[in-house]
Amino acid sequence: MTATSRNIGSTLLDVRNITLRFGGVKALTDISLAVREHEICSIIGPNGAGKSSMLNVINGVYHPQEGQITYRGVPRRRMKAHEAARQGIARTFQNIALFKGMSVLDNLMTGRNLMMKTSFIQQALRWGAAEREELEHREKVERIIDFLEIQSVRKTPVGRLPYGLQKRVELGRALAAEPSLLLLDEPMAGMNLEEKEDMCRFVLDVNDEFGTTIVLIEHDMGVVMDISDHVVVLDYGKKIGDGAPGEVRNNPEVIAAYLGTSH
Ligand SMILES: Nc1ncnc2c1ncn2[C@@H]1O[C@H](COP(=O)(O)OP(=O)(O)OP(=O)(O)O)[C@@H](O)[C@H]1O
Repeated sequence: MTATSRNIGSTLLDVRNITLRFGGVKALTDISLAVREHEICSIIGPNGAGKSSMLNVINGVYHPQEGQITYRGVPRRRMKAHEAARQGIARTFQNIALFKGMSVLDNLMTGRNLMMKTSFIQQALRWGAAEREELEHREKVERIIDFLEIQSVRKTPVGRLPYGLQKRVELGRALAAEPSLLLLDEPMAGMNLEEKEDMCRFVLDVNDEFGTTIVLIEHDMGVVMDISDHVVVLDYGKKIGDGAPGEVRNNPEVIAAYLGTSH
């Protein structure tokens, strides 16, 4: 399916001239990029290129010293990570960040926390409104369990699942927040071929069925070239490539960075 046939829309996220420093280290230097509604955008680059820092800027964990982020046409002021979640930005992490002793179902329910309207006390006592609300959240979560084909492990503590399934549950928890922009930090890292293929399929299905815009960091070039509409390449905190997968693959500066001949 081509990008055009999938109705890629107008700019959802505009990153403009972002510079991020940690003391003397410049993690990002003057980075601009635009992510359009409904696209799958991959951020690639060698280790230490600034990929995770970029995701952390997008979801409000890091605050750049220079530049501007505009989301849904609204320029952002200094924002906290939980505000990003309220705006519809969810993410997964490079190292799985789930509650290992809790069941799959309970982990997915934590993804709905931001949407809970009743108070903690009401929920603890299961008063009318809280009970109704819990049922609604349960239904949404059950739909995600079906979608990700994890029915058979819904009651299993996450820590007992194989790695690939844990990554899938983490995707599920992010989806439970019904994000419009989903940030995935190396969703296929450490997976075997079969697990990678499954994860690719789920990423494509999420994008297709829920219309979710996806920005992901990935090292596997085969995966990146297969599933992305748009690829951004970082190297030493600078952007050295930006375009369709075919264009980026043939960019001499990108080839040099990957072969280690540019520095
Ligand atoms: N919290 C931090 N404090 C200090 N330096 C940091 C911090 N986060 C990132 N950096 C530095 O910023 C640069 C970019 O790091 P970042 O983790 O964003 O790269 P990356 O492309 O995600 O790397 P990898 O592929 O290895 O995960 C590195 O030099 C890193 O040491």
